[in-house]
Amino acid sequence: MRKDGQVSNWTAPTATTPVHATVTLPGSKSITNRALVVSALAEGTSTVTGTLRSRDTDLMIAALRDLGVVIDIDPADPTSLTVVPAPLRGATIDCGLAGTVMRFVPPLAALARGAVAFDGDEQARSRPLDTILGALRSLGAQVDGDALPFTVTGSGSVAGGSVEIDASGSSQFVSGLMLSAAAFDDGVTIHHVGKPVPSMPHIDMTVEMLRAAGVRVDTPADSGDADTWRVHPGPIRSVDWVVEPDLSNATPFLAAAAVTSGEVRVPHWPSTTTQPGDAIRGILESMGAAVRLDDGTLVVRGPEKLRGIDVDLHDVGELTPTVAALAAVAEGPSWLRGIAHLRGHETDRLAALTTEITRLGGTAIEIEDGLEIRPVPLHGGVWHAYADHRMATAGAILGLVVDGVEVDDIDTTSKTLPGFAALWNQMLAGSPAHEGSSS
Ligand SMILES: O=C(O)C1=C[C@@H](OP(=O)(O)O)[C@@H](O)[C@H](O)C1
Ligand SMILES: C=C(OP(=O)(O)O)C(=O)O
Repeated sequence: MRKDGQVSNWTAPTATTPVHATVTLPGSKSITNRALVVSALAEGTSTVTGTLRSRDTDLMIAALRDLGVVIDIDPADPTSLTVVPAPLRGATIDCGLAGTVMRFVPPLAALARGAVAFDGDEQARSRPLDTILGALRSLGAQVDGDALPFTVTGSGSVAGGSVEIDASGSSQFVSGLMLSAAAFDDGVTIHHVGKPVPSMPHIDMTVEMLRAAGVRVDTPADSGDADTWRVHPGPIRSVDWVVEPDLSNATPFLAAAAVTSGEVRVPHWPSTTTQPGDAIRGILESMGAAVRLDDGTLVVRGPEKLRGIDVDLHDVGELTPTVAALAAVAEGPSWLRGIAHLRGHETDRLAALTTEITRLGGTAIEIEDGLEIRPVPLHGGVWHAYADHRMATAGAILGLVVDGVEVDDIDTTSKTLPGFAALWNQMLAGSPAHEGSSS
């Protein structure tokens, strides 16, 4: 961002030699924002360490504080938080462009006493919300509006019960309802009807974290009821949460090894995780990279030439911009499928990727549920980010191997990874790159 507030283009650095680096990533957005919501409803004080501090998570902290929750930030370590629940009150919530704030906070707000007004970025007003707001209404909450801006007026309790929803547009409708449901009088039983729910690992993450807080949850696997999740009413225990590194944010750095025949190492890679970013291992292998977990460090070595891929990303849609960038410089065509719901992400990611790859001379077309990408030599040009952090990082990946790529708004990466450009430069300098340090 320039001093006059205007956004200036960022010239993506090219890699003149294969990238060799170790990159340490900050905490997961999805785990951080779940830990904060669950802690806000707990019986006592919780702590969250390894917290991601970024626009999306700071908006969540601000939202919960506005609702009355006390959140202390350790001055010596801003990633260490203490969360002290309190009676929830009326508030004004800024969702920014954060799906986790606009979908996870309304059910919590329904438990407040008073009116809670929600708004967000202009672009956030077109993100789908009617499903979860309609569900909340049918569970006994007073909700005015079907999209941002809207208001939830709470009376201190929510009846809860059973609700049927079509969650094919976003797993966050299911996660959002589940995260606060133990505090509803009757809990919640969610039955999904419609096309398959995307991003199932994120629902697994919700279930796992609720269970860690002592909440009783029945999944379709437990009950045998397909597409049905039940959260029983009951107390939520305090937890000392330790947040894993954000594996989706690791993917552009791993991609740097893949496109330059280099080697990138990401330490603290969890041996088991519900984060969808873990799926990058199999994807990179299918494209020809050598991938190994070496004592908790993920090591990716890029091949001489990447192969195209035919892959269903329905469960891991977050990875699409990274995989699309890889596909655009691979050998042979790629098909990225199962991701129609990405049209409702930060921007319409299928349209954005198609437009931007084409702008650089590539061949990308939208298919009904995804993208078809046929690599041809690319040329420089301005890559538009559309306020989407993952579009911005996809432009950075391409810039490594295509001269003259400029990303129009690299600072939009602060949604989940502030300091991305510095971290990227450090990676290219070959030194161990750590989040938060300046270039
Ligand atoms: O619950 C979460 O933390 C998320 C769920 C997914 O949303 P969708 O199911 O809408 O894709 C994912 O894409 C998003 O980045 C984070
Ligand atoms: C879809 C994403 O974010 P959100 O949580 O805003 O939905 C994302 O981070 O890729």
